[in-house]
Amino acid sequence: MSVSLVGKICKQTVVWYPKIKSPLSFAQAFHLHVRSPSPVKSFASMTQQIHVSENFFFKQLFDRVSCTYSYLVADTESKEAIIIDPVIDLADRDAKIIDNLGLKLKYSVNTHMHADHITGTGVLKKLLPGSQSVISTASQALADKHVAHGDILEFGNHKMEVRATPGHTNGCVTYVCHEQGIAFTGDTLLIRGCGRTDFQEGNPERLYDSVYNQIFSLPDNFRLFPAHDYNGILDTTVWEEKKFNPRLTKSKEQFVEIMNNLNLAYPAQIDKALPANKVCGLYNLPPEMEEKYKSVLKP
Ligand SMILES: N[C@@H](CCC(=O)N[C@@H](CSS)C(=O)NCC(=O)O)C(=O)O
Repeated sequence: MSVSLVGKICKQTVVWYPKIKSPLSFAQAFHLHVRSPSPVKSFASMTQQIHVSENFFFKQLFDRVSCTYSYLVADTESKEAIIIDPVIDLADRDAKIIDNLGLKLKYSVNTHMHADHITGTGVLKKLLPGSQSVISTASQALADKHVAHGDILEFGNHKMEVRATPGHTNGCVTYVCHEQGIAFTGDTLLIRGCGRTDFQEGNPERLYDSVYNQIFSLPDNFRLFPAHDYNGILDTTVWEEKKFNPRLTKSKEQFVEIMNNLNLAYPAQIDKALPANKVCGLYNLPPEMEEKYKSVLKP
């Protein structure tokens, strides 16, 4: 953006600032140009790391088959832990890690009712007795604990806020740890993408509003961790997605048009995943999962 000198008013140098189509004092223009978000300023805010608290533990886990990320967060003082979006096939891996680290699993939570894999939350509560499975009330799925917009999940001294972010499904939520500057966006916001809206209760307008109102409203340097990435990228930031997301940098109308024409193949496991996930991955399991976890799933 260029500013041009237009003259002097009351001995003050006045410049024309095109962004607000009005003459401004040099000081005002300098403030707007240098202090307000410009590419350089935004880049700086993006890289300003929010330091995680010393007693906050974080681990990102990956399932190579469904390209799902699960996240383990814990309070290292009290040892209370939460796992986000575990996958049933890897529930034994996750239970072992939690056990090795000496953590006590409090909640295994879902960001939504997944369509591409079976949740590990049901099996984990059996493998690690004392823990509870969690999903949103709006998902209409069974779990030990149901959460809604504004609820807080506590683990030791740490807190995770529940934000309703419907659009990919009705029950999608994003979990935000404000103190650590991180959010777990599930399938609502993916890295340079977003969750599809062509099945379950998919609705592109709702998804657009959810992203803008609940995720893009977080500080630019908040790190975002999605439930999937198909390109080997681990995380992103609010700033990056506001700037570079090829779908969400468009108007709502253009976004709806894009989403209605993605023409993606249905997830290969959808017919197995949905019935099992409605009951928290505890029942209606495919035979191979019944077999794998028969010792813990026996009534
Ligand atoms: N090929 C995968 C499914 C890929 C897919 O559809 N991913 C979903 C999230 S899991 S329901 C999605 O929303 N993708 C958005 C996109 O733009 O890719 C499989 O067969 O499981």
